[in-house]
Amino acid sequence: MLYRRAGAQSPALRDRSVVVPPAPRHAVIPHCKATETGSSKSAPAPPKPPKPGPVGASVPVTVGQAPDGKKVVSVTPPPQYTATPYTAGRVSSASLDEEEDVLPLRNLRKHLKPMDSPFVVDNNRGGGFVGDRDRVRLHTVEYESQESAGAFCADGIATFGDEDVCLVLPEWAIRCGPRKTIYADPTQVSAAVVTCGGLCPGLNDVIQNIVYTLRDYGVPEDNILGIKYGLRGFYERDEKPITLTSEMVDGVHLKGGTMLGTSRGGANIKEIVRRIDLWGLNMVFVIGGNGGNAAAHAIAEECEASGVVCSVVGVPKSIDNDILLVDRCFGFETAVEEAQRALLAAKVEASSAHHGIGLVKLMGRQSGFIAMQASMASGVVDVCLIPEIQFDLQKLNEYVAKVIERKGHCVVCLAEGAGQNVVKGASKGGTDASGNPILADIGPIVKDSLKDYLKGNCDIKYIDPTYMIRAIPTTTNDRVYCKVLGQGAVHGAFAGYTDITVGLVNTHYVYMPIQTIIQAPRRVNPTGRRWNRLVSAIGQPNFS
Ligand SMILES: Nc1ncnc2c1ncn2[C@@H]1O[C@H](COP(=O)(O)OP(=O)(O)O)[C@@H](O)[C@H]1O
Ligand SMILES: O=P(O)(O)OC[C@H]1O[C@](O)(COP(=O)(O)O)[C@@H](O)[C@@H]1O
Repeated sequence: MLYRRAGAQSPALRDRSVVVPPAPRHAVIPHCKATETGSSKSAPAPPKPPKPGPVGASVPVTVGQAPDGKKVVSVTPPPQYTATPYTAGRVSSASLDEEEDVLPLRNLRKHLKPMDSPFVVDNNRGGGFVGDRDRVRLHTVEYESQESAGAFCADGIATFGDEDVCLVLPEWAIRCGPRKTIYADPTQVSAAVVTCGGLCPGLNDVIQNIVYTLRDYGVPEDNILGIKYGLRGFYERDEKPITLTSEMVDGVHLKGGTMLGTSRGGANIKEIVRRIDLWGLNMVFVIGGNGGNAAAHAIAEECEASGVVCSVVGVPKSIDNDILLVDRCFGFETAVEEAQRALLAAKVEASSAHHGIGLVKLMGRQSGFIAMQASMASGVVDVCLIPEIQFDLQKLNEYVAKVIERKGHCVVCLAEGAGQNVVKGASKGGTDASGNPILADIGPIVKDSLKDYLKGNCDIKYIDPTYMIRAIPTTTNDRVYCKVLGQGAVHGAFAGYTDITVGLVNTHYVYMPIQTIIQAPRRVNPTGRRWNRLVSAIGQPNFS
């Protein structure tokens, strides 16, 4: 099902067109500010401590001393609920056959035999299981009115061609994780793992954790295949699949790139499904971006059409962070960390030169998340240019000149897809093997334009760290994230799902139908809070 609707009206507002704030479910307690003891007549009365709740009473605590020597106390409101162990989480009251507002997942269960998970005996090592009907809320914010930031398109904006559309999502997504009932006998499972598209930190981590989790379920070591150099590795004669053993994947997370190799293009879906059938694969894991997930969806469709029972699971990979709904893609955080290092270097170069300009190009073909986030994180950027917002070269030049006049130097961060309006003619056009547009190189164009405008009276250091950023291993948070994604992908396959992808949404791990996330690339919202925060922080004017 394509949860998608053209037009700018927020689905949240459509569904709740007159937004009446719901009655609060819990009493709202005013926040108690630190107050001075010993009131003077003119001083406002200290806020009354709230009525004691069921547990304990409010206790004034001395937190410091005012300049006049008076004690400053803080009154902590008492907890309004009783903490009892083991009662967290609301249990659904919906009956099993009730129609639910959930992102629907395809499954192969009617073709498969259910059995107990091998972890039932020890209750998944004490960690418990995820219920099939455990859900994660997709709409986490209730807006006061249409004017509230973000209310206009609450579920997220996607761009189709030149048109911005609001996504329409149901209330819930199915929770990711291990099930008590599984739909594949681990001893009979044959699985394949493939990586496709551009590199991204974390590919090896995900491969490793898919292998470890399959082994953990009891899948024989010889039954896990690694497909070489992307999807074409399924059927190209010169690159046979390899057997992925635990030993082979040991330590691979410490290296960048992908131990399997990757490629663009060459996704002959019929040939791939022929191999899946021939090799008796019943689980295929595709680690890829919008393209790779589109391929995974096409493989699932073709499996169904040709009667091949195989669970196809995507793991969304995008260094550009351009996957719809997913809080962040694996590798993105690592990329931002590395990208801001380049920006810091640009600052050092620029500020050490007379009329220095540090110009850094970062990846981001159609989504400027890396440039935006790295600019924000670095705290040294004066201008950030992203694909989502067109700019006028003349206005940019004038502004950079002003910054140099004011502070002696300027740092500009440029996403590779920015300014495609100004490079017209410089672009050869066309697409790469996967159908992605080939862009003109905006970096040298901006560099030359600044040089011309400033009549050479500047010292420009142009830094292009793009491939260096992509090639590094994950930093710790991404490493952990990749583990959960790898495990989640395998749990999803054992649960009998197919045509799904796994990701972090609103801070919880969920399964989503692949079709939902591949409708369009996720892009920075130029009127959204994140972009607004950056331009406010760096004082960037509009260059369009
Ligand atoms: N719509 C599609 N249907 C089937 N396969 C696709 C589709 N789009 C891309 N692919 C294939 O998916 C693989 C990865 O796509 P690509 O765009 O290169 O990278 P990414 O997965 O990072 O977006 C390529 O082999 C490509 O041919
Ligand atoms: O030179 P390559 O390997 O085609 O990759 C360049 C592209 O790959 C990316 O890093 C990631 O793109 P994908 O998500 O399509 O793999 C883009 O930012 C960049 O435009």
